[in-house]
Amino acid sequence: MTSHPGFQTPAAPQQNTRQQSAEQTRYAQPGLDRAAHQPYPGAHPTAGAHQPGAVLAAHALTKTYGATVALAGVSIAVRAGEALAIMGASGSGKTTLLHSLAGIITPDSGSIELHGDGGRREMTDMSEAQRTDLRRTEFGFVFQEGMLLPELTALENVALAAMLCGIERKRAEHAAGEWLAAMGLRGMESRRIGELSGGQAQRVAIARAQVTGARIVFADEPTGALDSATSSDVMTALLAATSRAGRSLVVVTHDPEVAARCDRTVRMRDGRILDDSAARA
Ligand SMILES: Nc1ncnc2c1ncn2[C@@H]1O[C@H](COP(=O)(O)OP(=O)(O)OP(=O)(O)O)[C@@H](O)[C@H]1O
Repeated sequence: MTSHPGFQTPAAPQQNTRQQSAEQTRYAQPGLDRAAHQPYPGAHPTAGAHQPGAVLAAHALTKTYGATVALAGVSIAVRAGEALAIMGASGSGKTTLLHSLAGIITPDSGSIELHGDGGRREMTDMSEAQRTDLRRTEFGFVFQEGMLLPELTALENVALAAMLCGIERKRAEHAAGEWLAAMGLRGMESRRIGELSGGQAQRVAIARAQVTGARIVFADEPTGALDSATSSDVMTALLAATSRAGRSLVVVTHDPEVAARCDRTVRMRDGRILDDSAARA
């Protein structure tokens, strides 16, 4: 059911071929091209634009705030279907990099190429309106606090994202209901966000990030406020909705267990990429 190019509902569960736990199977998003999920084959730590298979390729990004250098020349390619963790000490530039890749902020210099059906598009050349449109239709976001609207129900929060993409209310609500069910939240559709646990609210946020058919999901400390069992559950849901379904996930985290669940980890220090696990693969 697609009148909007990016609009999707989750497919029905099917047998999962990977070694996955019962929780992972519970959140599986089958019907989508799991074959598209490939481990990153290897890249230089400063690998930038023109990477084959890259959905997003940043080259030589810099960003300063007054005397603070947040990004000191970062190049990185995000491949289709990979789960990429960004780690590093507080202040090392993780969120600045995530926000740059997601078009939330514009770097001072450098390029960010978005690859897709529309060919190659340079994000740093886009107008604010174009980047807003991109964030709404092609990207999804999951943040630590969920950033959900407390006065709306779970269903309304997810449906709203689809409606902002131009989907008519009934279809948006139908898709929202399916995504909430896929996230294990059937029966909780009409609860307001305050009536959900932290882990349940994060799963609403994941459903919201996916209802528009986002091909790249950006998550900033999505498990930061959760205990370790709930954190693991939310990561399972997040991976099932993204990289395990052929979409890309870029996640900023301090939690080594979250990073260990991803395909690849880059470590930052002082606005630079210090280490890229793909380079050691
Ligand atoms: N809007 C801003 N104004 C001024 N300085 C900023 C701004 N945003 C980030 N910085 C500074 O840029 C540097 C990198 O910040 P960033 O938030 O990217 O780090 P981080 O690695 O995500 O940190 P944390 O793990 O604490 O969230 C820090 O020194 C920070 O204080």
